[in-house]
Amino acid sequence: MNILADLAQTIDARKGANPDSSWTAKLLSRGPEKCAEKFGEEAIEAIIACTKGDRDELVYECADTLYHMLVMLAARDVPFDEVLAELKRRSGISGIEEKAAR
Ligand SMILES: N=c1c2ncn([C@@H]3O[C@H](COP(=O)(O)OP(=O)(O)OP(=O)(O)O)[C@@H](O)[C@H]3O)c2ncn1[C@@H]1O[C@H](COP(=O)(O)O)[C@@H](O)[C@H]1O
Repeated sequence: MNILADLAQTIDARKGANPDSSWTAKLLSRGPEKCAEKFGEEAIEAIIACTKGDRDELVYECADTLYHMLVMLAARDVPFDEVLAELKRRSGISGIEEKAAR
């Protein structure tokens, strides 16, 4: 999990950096909608890899998807810690139980 938290920090530090030298800064400069679009594209590529049963491609595309998810969160100034806190809140609550309680 540390690698994701470290990556989120790196991405935050790229806010306002030069888009010519940072892919993250380039994405962020294009706005949250573009960041969301890129996240969606990468997620679809992961879905395709899973459907094809291409294990190596699935790993690669999931890494791309996680990176672009963090960029999307940064684009809306949502700290990654908030996502982790939400996951923590859910831990120990069965998805089946949660759905039944709705
Ligand atoms: N994890 C990543 C990471 N994963 C993917 N990418 C980039 O995301 C881009 C994905 O682009 P696409 O596949 O969409 O290719 P494209 O050429 O844009 O394609 P089109 O959609 O434009 O046709 C590539 O340029 C990848 O290099 C990443 N860029 C950066 N990181 C991390 O972010 C850190 C900071 O990077 P910079 O902001 O570039 O300094 C790096 O040290 C890495 O740890």
